[in-house]
Amino acid sequence: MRIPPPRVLTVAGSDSGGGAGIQADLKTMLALGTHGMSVVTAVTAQNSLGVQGAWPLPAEAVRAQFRSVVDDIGVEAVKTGMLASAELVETVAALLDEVTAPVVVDPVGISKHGDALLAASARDAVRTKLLPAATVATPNLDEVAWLTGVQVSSETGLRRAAEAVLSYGPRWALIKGGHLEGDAVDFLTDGVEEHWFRAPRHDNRHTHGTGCTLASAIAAGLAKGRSVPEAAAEAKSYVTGAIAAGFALGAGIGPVDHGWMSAR
Ligand SMILES: Nc1ncnc2c1ncn2[C@@H]1O[C@H](COP(=O)(O)OP(=O)(O)OP(=O)(O)O)[C@@H](O)[C@H]1O
Ligand SMILES: Cc1ncc(COP(=O)(O)O)c(N)n1
Repeated sequence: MRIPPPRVLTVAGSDSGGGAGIQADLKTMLALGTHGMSVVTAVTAQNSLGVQGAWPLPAEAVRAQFRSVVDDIGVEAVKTGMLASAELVETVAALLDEVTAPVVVDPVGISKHGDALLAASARDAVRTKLLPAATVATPNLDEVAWLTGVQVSSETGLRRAAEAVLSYGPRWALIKGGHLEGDAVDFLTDGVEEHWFRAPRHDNRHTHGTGCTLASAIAAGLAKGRSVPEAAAEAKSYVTGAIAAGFALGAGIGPVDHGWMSAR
């Protein structure tokens, strides 16, 4: 009988268009040789043009999904994405306390199109409950500014951003410089070690789902037993390939290609 693949759980919102959220997470987990599982926190009506609607689930439904997975199947790593409200941030943070698996927190705030995916009132809960539960937090620069007040407009500011994020308690901070100009540079630190991940910027507008994909790829690596820097390096290679292969779907921003490593 086949040895089961490592088990990875995403706690995130559903993207009906299939490019970001739960759908991106599960595709990434499959592509990287793991078994993906999901706790849906919110349902979004979403496509290449934006988010047309979002419906958070009751906290009870989130707790029930989490316990169904953890009590029977078990998890080797968890990733969190869109959590929608302060109540769900607090609910998920409390659930994370029940498991010992490493946790990748992608503090999703707004979509590429500027649609709010997290209530402004959730900031304190993210700072004081969710970030302390993270093995790795993966904010982009807008999320860094929202969470810490630190504004970064060039590569040299990434270290300052990471220090500010680490002050809220995650073990590692991976600051994504994807929104800067020039190479796509990310900076990872635990306050002692420093790792820079640099990739050529692909001039491809079809980048829907980049952040979800990177965070899920890190979680897949951690589930396979990699260290945080190893998992982040592999995740960076995977997301870079997926962005290079991103394709047009719909009239707006198409998805990255999660299947870029397999022959079609
Ligand atoms: N055009 C690009 N070419 C290459 N890499 C990119 C590009 N844009 C972003 N990246 C990389 O993609 C990853 C995700 O970064 P990004 O800053 O896009 O995250 P995000 O803003 O959270 O994503 P999203 O916009 O999906 O929420 C990072 O590793 C970043 O460096
Ligand atoms: C459910 C959900 N989760 C996360 C994102 C962020 O992804 P992006 O910024 O690429 O739109 C999204 N659009 N939808």
